[in-house]
Amino acid sequence: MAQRSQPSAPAPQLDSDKAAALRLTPVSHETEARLDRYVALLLQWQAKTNLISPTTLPHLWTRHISDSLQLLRLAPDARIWLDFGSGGGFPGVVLACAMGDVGGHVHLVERNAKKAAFLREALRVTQAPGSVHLADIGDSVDSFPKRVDCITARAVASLDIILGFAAPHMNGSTKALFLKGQDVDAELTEATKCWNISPRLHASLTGGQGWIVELDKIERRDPSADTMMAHANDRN
Ligand SMILES: C[S@@+](CC[C@H](N)C(=O)[O-])C[C@H]1O[C@@H](n2cnc3c(N)ncnc32)[C@H](O)[C@@H]1O
Repeated sequence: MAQRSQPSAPAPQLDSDKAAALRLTPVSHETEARLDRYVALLLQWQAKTNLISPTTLPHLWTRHISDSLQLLRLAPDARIWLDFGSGGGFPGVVLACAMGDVGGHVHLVERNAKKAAFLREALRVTQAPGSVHLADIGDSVDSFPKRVDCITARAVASLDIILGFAAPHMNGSTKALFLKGQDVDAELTEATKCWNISPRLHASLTGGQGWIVELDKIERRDPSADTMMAHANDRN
């Protein structure tokens, strides 16, 4: 028998999930209105394009929107944001909805043309301040903003790879906030083989096994320094 796709999440459950999300990560009425328009569009597109895992739909507000909004409290003064691999808009479009209150701007980088089209439509219907770059994160550095206050990425690549993407955009005051899952310790161990970083880890407000990795500096390790250290240890 042919498989049939199920209709999207029932509205009553989304209502209670929205209330829980806004208790966790409160926003202004204006931002809430932008988020409502974004959610309506996402549910419409989700029927034909897989923007988020269908199993997470009943918890869209807590699982995805609060997860994105919680970054604001870690970078309250950030106005220019750069979000790598925005996909269906997390955290980038959600942050753009919030930036509408304070005159900020979010740059969304996405290499999948269909998702980039969705992101453009999301910015249009919400009137949230942002730009979509249909690009590979690693290839299109020139089209990105010259000054970035905060770099974000969620579920895009392992930490060592994300650090390589972010490093060229870090200046003295840029912050990086990467949303990670339960493997964060293993990813940090792997990443510190190639990068000098001093991460601060924040447990996700949305519970589960999520973590936010906060970084103020990302520097590639000097492999020759490691070799010199190894030789020094050999001599001791
Ligand atoms: C698993 S999805 C996550 C999307 C979103 N950040 C979220 O948390 O829901 C990863 C997204 O990153 C995009 N992506 C992965 N590598 C990329 C790259 N090198 N350049 C641009 N986009 C990339 C993919 O096309 C995909 O849309």
